[in-house]
Amino acid sequence: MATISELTQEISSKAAELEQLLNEASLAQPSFSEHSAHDFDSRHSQNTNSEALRQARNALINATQGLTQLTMGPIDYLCSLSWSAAKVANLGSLVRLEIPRRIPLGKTRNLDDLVAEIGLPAIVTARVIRYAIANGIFYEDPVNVIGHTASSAKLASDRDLHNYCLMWSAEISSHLVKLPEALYKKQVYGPKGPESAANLAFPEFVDIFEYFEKRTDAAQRYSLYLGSRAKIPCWSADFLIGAWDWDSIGSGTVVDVGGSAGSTSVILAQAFPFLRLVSEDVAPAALKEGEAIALELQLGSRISFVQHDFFKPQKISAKVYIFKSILHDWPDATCVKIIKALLPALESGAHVLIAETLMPAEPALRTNAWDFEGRRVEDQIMIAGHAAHERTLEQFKAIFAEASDSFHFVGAKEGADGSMFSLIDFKFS
Ligand SMILES: C[S@@+](CC[C@H](N)C(=O)[O-])C[C@H]1O[C@@H](n2cnc3c(N)ncnc32)[C@H](O)[C@@H]1O
Repeated sequence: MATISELTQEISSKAAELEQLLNEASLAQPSFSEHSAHDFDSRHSQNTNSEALRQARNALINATQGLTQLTMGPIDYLCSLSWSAAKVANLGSLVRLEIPRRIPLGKTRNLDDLVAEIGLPAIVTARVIRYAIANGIFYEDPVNVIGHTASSAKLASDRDLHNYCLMWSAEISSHLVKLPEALYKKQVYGPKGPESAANLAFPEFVDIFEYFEKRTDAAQRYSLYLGSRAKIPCWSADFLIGAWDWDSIGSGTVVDVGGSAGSTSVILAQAFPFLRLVSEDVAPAALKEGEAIALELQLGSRISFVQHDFFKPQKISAKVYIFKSILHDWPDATCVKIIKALLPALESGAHVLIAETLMPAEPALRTNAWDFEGRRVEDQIMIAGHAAHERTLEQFKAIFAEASDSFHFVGAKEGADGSMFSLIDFKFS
C-alpha cells in the first residue's frame, strides 16, 4: 500500500517524464490558460510518441488520484464522491445556458452584464458561474471580471464537446442517479421490480429507446451526442480505419446496423473511397440527420440511410455488417436474437464486426483506474439504462456461438492508443 511520500515521488517522476515527452514532441506544456487548450492525449496527434505520452499521462493521473484519496482520508473522500452530482449539474447548467459562448475568446466579461444577459435571478447565475470557477472552468480576476480558462474556452469553441456534456447532464445522469433505487427495488420486489433505472427516470416509456423516439428534443440531443462522441479522442471511430482490412472487400457493401446518424459510415466512406455504406436505424430523426450530414459532406451517393428494426430479418446482403455500440445496450438473450436476425441475409464469407469496449481483466485495481475509467463508466450506463452491460471477449463469443454454429471467431483488435473501442471479428461460413 502506497504512502503519501511514495505517491508524491511517483508523481514527481511521472511529471518529469511527461514534461520530457512533450518537449521531445515539440508540444507545449499544459496550463490553465485559455490559450493552452490542446489535448496531448489525442489519438489524432501527429507525434510519434503518442502512446508513451498517453501512458505517462495515465500513470500521473492514477497517482494523483491515489494521493488525493489518501490525503483526504475516507470521510472527506466519500463525501467528495457523494458530491459528484453537483459537478455534473453545474457543467450541465453552463452548457444549457450557453454561458461559455457568452464570453468572447481572448476577452473578459463583467459578471453583472453576463448575469443580466442570462435573465435568471442574479444570485443563482453568479453562484453557478463561481462554482464552475472553483472547478477550474472560467476565472475571476479581479472580482466580477470573468475570463476563460483552457476548459471553458474549449467548451465555448468546441460544439462537439458542448453536445457531449449536454447529453451527459441530461438523460445519462438522470438514469444513472436512479440506479440505487432500481437495484434496491429489484432486491425487494424481484422480477416485479423495475426492468432498469431508466424505467424510473422515464416512467412513461417502455424503455430508453422509446423515450428517444417519442421526445423530439431528446432524440436530437441523443443523435448530436452520438455524432460528437465519435469525435472525442478516446471515443473516436477513426480507430476503425486501421482495425480491419477494409480494402479486402473492394467496392463491397458495409451495413452499419443501428448506425444512428451514420458517424461510422461517414468515417469509413471518407477513408475508403470504394466502399458502399448502408446506415440502418429504427429512429427516423437520426436517419434524417444522417442524410443531411452525408449530403453536406458530398457522400450522399455512397451512404444510404435505411429504416430497419434490427430484430426483424435483415434484408440487405453485404460483405460486412458492423454493430458499433449496439450489443452493449441489450441483455445476452436479446443480443442472440439481434445476431440471428442477420442470418437470412448472410452469405458465406460475410463478416460481422462488433465495435465495442471490452471489460478489463480482473481483479479491478485502483492503481490503473484511469486507464479503464471510461469502460467502467460505460458499463454502469448500460446497467442503468438498459439492464445490460459491457462484455468480455468470451461473452461475445458465447453470443455468436448461440446465434449460429456457422460463425467463426477471426480475431479481436483491442483498443489501441487509448481508444475505448475494440473490434471483434466473426466470419460466417
Ligand atoms: C448507442 S446507439 C449507437 C449508434 C451508433 N452505432 C454509434 O456508434 O454511434 C444505439 C442505436 O441503436 C438504435 N436502435 C435501438 N433499437 C433499435 C432497433 N430495434 N433497430 C435498429 N436500431 C435500433 C438507436 O436508435 C441508436 O441509434
